[in-house]
Amino acid sequence: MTERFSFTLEAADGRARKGVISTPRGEIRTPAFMPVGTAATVKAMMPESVAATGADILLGNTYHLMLRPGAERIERLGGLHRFMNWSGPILTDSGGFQVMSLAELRKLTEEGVTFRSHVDGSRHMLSPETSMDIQRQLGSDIVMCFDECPALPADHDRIAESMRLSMRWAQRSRDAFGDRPGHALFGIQQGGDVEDLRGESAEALQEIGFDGYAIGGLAVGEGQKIMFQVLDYAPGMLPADKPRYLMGVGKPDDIVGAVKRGVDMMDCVLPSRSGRTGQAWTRRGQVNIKNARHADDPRPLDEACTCPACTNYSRAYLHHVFRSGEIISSMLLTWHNLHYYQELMAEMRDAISAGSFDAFEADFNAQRSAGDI
Ligand SMILES: CNc1nc2cc(C(=O)NN)ccc2[nH]1
Ligand SMILES: [Zn+2]
Repeated sequence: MTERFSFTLEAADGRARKGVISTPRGEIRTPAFMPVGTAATVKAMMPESVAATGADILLGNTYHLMLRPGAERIERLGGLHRFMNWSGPILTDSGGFQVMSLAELRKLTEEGVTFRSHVDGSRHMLSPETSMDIQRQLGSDIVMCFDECPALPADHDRIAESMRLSMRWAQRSRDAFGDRPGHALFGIQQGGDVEDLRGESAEALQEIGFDGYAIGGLAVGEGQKIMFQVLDYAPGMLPADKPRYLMGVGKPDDIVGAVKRGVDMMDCVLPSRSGRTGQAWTRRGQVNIKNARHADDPRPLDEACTCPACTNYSRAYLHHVFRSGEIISSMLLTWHNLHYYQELMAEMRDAISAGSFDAFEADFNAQRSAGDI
């Protein structure tokens, strides 16, 4: 067990990288997918089940936890790991993205953002300094800078102005974070889909110096084509010896394309959120289990999957419990989706070690049918 935070690169295949992030609470195998535990729970999953899927690290949301149950309360109760019974590493985002997409009556100034809670209308403020304090109270292992994430499409000047504010906030985040051995602070590159702004942001962040670098401002409606165009240059602008974290991504094919382009960490609500709506992701494509054609199907979701849902239940059963709104439906589909995402990450880590990522990608694309299976 290490008292420091460190990143070791183990192999590369093209721009794809395989490595390990060491933290006092355990190691993170990269490329890594982080399940989202927004309100101190990965919805419909016990923490031990999340661990059983192969996840090394979870994501928590500062915005949600500060509103309910409150960061002070979680701190008094021993911190987020104890509170939610997850002893492994936790990354918390800074609240910047959620406050812009969820809060009401927001007011953005150089100082930060004042807003009313979407839960009870109470007034709050987030700034680089308060976000660092909250993330410290939560006790997360990887802390994210407080920044602003503009929705796309946006014009060049709007993207530039927002990115430069975020860079000033990155410096304030760094200053407020202080010296916390064993804890990491990640900067977030902004700049939309504008290459020179992404470059300016990467240089500003490296000048400040961070333990890892996120690529923010993507998966905000730009579509996969533009996202991949940005990922064709953005990761390479960031230090090669530090983890690169692509925020909010994504569908399985987004994830394969991002790892191919040098991304080491990702998070997304898709596997858990879509699991609760009956959407299963498999190596052969998607299954919408609510579709009537599954009502009598004795086969599992995926014959090749070893998760509890595929090992012990038929599509007919999953169809039934979804149609009748049984709680186990969310549990089983979420478990399957998170298991599949972790399988995908493990297969990519193995492929990078073996120098066979191109063959992996070709097989990944060949197996998937566009429609429902
Ligand atoms: C689901 N898409 C998505 N894009 C994100 C961007 C950010 C960001 O730039 N934060 N500073 C955070 C979470 C995101 N989730
Ligand atoms: Zn399964």
